[in-house]
Amino acid sequence: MPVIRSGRRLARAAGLSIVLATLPLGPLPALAREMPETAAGQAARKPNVVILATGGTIAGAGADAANSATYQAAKVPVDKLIAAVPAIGNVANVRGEQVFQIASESFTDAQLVQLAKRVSALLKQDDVDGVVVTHGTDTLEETALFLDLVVKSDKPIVVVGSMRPSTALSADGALNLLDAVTVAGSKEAVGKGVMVTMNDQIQAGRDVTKRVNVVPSAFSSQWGPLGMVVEGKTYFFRSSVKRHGKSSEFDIDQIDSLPLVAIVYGSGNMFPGAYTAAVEAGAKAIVNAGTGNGSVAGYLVDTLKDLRSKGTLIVRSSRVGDGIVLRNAEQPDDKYDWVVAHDLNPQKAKILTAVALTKTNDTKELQRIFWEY
Ligand SMILES: NC(=O)C[C@H](N)C(=O)O
Repeated sequence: MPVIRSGRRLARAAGLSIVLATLPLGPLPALAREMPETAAGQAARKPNVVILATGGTIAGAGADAANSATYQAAKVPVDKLIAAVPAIGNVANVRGEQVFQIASESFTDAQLVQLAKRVSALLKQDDVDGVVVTHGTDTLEETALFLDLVVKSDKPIVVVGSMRPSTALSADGALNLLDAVTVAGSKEAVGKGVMVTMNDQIQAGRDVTKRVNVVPSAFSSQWGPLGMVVEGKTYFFRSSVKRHGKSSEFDIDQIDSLPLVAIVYGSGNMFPGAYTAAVEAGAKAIVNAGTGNGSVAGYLVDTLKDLRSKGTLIVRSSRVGDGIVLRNAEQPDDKYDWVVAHDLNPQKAKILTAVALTKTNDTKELQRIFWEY
């Protein structure tokens, strides 16, 4: 509309009141947008992002700036986290809720369910555009996958943590949090599934895993990041083809608890009691974090076959972490009625198994779920 454009130039050059008098009625609303914006107008234009804080190192505090590994996690409340990063106010209207204040290694399934229900409820609100979950990094990858599977929304969900407490030299939490809010409020992030912003990168919550225990570049994925956040702008280069969010068949509104799933870590010189004790403790499924291709020691095969025949689900994953575990490679899964975890590492396979078991314990269905999610 050329009239509007010339009107804008005139408005800037000559002052709004003169231009108003010389233009026809049509362009008035466009000119109104050129007037200096009020604070309320600016706030209305920015996305609304809710930050759900759960603790972790991002809320940690150490005694000294040299303490990057010795500190106490889960100390700083959410309002202080937000106040420490004033730039957040430039990208979104944020408000915080303290859901838990724990280190992420202490997360239980009950807390996972509670958190996901809160995320789901918030994203149903018209006045919420995205949610950020601040989280410890140790089990961040499990929570990210869980939310990816069970929150039926396309609005952005970003899980974020830090490797260093805010009191440490080169603390990484402030930028990670700013990036998380930026992604949660960005239109490009809609429909991309749960994301994780660490170390300037945007990772898929499904794929990302913590690979190093002490540096800000701790998180990566064998399939690569989705993109980056640079100077407050999101750049996406790929997206996951796996089912998540709205296209998921799982819905946290229908899930109130998760069945117990155990992981048994593979090595040389194993013993059957590691598996049978898990079942005695109530495990409905065992993820075998097997060696190599998810292999099982010959002297353990009868134990696992026996547990399967009595109803325990056996899922073969690999302690290697990367790669994919194929059906009937290493072990005859069809014959033993076992399931393979595809590309999911043991801790992620545990989450998908627990979620899948809320709907079915049919092994064909479970295997389909492992291919699709
Ligand atoms: N960097 C961290 O957040 C580690 C901490 N143990 C946690 O997961 O809560």
